[in-house]
Amino acid sequence: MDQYYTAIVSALVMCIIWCIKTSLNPARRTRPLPPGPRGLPILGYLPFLGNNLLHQFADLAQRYGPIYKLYLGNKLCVVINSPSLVKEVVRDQDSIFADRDANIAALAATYGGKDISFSSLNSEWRTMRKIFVREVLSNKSLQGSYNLRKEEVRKAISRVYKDAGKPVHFGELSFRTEINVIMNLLWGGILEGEECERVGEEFREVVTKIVDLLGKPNIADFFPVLARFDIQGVKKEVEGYVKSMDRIYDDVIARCRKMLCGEIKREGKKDFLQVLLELQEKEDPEMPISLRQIKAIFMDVVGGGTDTSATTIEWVMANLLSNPKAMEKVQKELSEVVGLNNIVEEFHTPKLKYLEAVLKETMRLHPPVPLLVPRDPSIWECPSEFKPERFLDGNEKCDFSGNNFHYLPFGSGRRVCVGLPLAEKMLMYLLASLLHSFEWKLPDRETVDMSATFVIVLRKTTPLLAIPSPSVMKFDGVVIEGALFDATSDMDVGGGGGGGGAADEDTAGDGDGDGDDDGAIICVFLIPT
Ligand code: HEM
Repeated sequence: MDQYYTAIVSALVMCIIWCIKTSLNPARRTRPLPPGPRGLPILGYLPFLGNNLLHQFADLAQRYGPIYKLYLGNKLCVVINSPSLVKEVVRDQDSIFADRDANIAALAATYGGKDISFSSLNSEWRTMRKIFVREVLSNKSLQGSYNLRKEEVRKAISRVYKDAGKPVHFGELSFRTEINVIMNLLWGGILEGEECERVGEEFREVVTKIVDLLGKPNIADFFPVLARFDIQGVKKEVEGYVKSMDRIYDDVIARCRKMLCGEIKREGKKDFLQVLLELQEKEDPEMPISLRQIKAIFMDVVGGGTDTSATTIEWVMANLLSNPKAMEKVQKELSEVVGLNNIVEEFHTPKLKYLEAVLKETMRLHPPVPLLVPRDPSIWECPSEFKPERFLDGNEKCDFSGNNFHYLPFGSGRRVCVGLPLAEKMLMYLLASLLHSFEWKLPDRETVDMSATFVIVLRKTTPLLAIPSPSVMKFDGVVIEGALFDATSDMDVGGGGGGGGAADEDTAGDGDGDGDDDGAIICVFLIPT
């Protein structure tokens, strides 16, 4: 915190002349703006921002209405908080608002915004999004990669089984599973066994730190004139982490190039890196792609696809462990849909309507990327209560696609989360498997702490630990507790095997297109002045 205040004081001294000049700018004075809190000269509302931004913005919405402004240093920030305004921004005027104003940490983490997430709305962004959807996230690609997800989920179950009775750290377990799936999608079996585990662990440490830094208030973002001084050292720190990820990418890319040269024969479907390197070598003017872009996309997928999903799984389990009735209903549904004699397969998950409602309700109360604070009593009945039923009985259509402007866990419009189809599959599959294979309880005398810390992801402040005991299963009338958890076994008692079952909608698009009772839908746009 000291560092933060030192930075504010430095900002004061260094910006004074420049800010006076800016505030005398007639364009700024005459621009029609919505109401909002006044804040201090030069610093604006910055000194009043607390740790719980979401609740603070929600309180301001109650005072200033559906659209208000605040100055954060030199940045004008406009907050909107009604479904009709959200629609106007993410749908009707999408082409204007879909651009990004990436902060310094984000630019440092993505080779200068060369990725998909923090790229400006330009042809490079469109190309990368198109390639990613086509090669990784189309229905066909997702069905083709089912075996890979199955293998990683079974490894996770097997790991938990081996340590049954000991507390499981949900965040760690889910991150490990997600990162293994993602590494396999990106570069196939280039990293295997212990090496793959070691790299996965390195990614977990580094991604967590980068995500923290992306959400850290950095004075240089609010006073761009200070950017070159990097007073809080945020840029330097991010660059250090990027370097360690870069080493891994360079190594994997070199090995993949070797394979492409034909020194090592590869069979089967091409992985994503292979496709990208081939495109790069072809120098296709329709799909130009540079090495920096390839690494930047990896950053998006490794960063954007792991922490978000792991956090979501942790919140789902936290909600279920605090709501025994909901847990009972989930278990009952799993035994009806999957059966006690079977293993969960991905084709079961579309039939798990109650579990899906639990996931949706968790993402409403604890949106991993909080674009909204969904505690508006005019939209949600008893907004702070955990009630999965609100997503059943005719409300199933309130889906993740961003078409309901009061429910946007994956965003909306042309920048809607590109990883949504994969995220949805993995979340449902891993959750169903963990809940079907084990009964979970909290360690003795512990309760679930539901407090949240907002970085760029809404994390659980205290990691969730829970103790598994294997569910007893029968196969052909014989109790086979444990046998099903051996990931190395080929046993597939679930029927259906690796096909992936139900066809899903292609929701990805391709580039076109804690319990307080307060809040509203919040979208924040930072407008440089
Ligand atoms: C629980 C899991 C996830 C959540 C809650 C989530 C949420 C989000 C949100 C809210 C956005 C911003 C949308 C907007 O600006 O309107 C986003 C963008 C993005 N997500 Fe996800 N995401 C998840 C998983 C994933 C996965 C698994 C991947 C990759 C495999 C991924 C890759 C991306 C990318 C690349 C973008 C940038 C899209 C663009 O700007 O065009 N996400 N995500």
